[in-house]
Amino acid sequence: MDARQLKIAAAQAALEHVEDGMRLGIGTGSTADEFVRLLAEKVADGFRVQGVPTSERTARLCVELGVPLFSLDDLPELDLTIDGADEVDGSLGLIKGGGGALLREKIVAAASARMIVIADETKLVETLGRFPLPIEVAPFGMTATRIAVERLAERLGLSGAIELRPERDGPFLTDGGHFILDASFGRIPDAEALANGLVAIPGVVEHGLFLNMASAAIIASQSGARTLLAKD
Ligand SMILES: O=C(CO)[C@H](O)[C@H](O)COP(=O)(O)O
Repeated sequence: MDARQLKIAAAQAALEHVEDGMRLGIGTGSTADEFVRLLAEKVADGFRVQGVPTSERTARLCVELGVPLFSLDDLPELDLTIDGADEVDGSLGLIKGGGGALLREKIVAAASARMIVIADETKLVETLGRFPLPIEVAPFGMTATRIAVERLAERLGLSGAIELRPERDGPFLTDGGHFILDASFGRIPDAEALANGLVAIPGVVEHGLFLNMASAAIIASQSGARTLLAKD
C-alpha cells in the first residue's frame, strides 16, 4: 500500500463507527479528505449524516461531494468526530494543526461524545514533539507572544526554533484570521505542563496538543488497520 492507500484504509475502518443519523464532526487534512470521500459515497446511497466541518477546506470538499453540513451552533453536541493527526503517542496524546485547523478541530472534538483519530503508522511516536507544535496566536502583539512562549519553553527545559508559519505572500492565516507559530521542540516530555502553560499566555489562541481528547486511534500499516483505545 502506498501512503494514500494507508490513509484510505484508516478512513475506511473509521467509517464503520459512523451510524445512520449521526451528528458528525469532520476533520481536516489529507486523511480526513479520504474519509469525506468515502462518507460521500455512503451518503449518495442514502446514508443520513449531519456533518460539522472543522475548516473551510473540509466544508468545500463536503459541499462538492454532497455531504450535508451544519454549523456547530446548529448542532452544538456531536456524537462522533473523525479527524487526522500529525502525531499520536501511546496514550493517544496528539499533535494536530499541521493543516492549520487546530482551533476549530479542538472546539469540534470537545463538543463530541467521542473522537476517533485516523492516521498511518508514520504518525505514531513514543513521545510527542518530533512534529513542530503548531501554536495559534493573535496577530496583535505576536512578537510579545512569541517571547512569552520562548520563556515558557525555557522554564520547561524545552528548546528549538519557534517560527511564524509562512504562506505565499506573508504569514499563514487560519480560518479564524490568526497566525501560527511552529515550535520545533523535538521532544516534549511533559505535554500537560506545556499545554497548561500555553493556554495561560494571553496572545495564544490555541495550541496543537490534544491531550485526553481522542477515545480511539485507527492506525493503518501494511498489515492492516488496528485500533488503539484510550485507557480509562
Ligand atoms: O491537524 C490537522 C489539520 O489541522 C490534520 O489532521 C493533520 O495535519 C494531519 O493531516 P494529514 O492527514 O494530511 O497528514
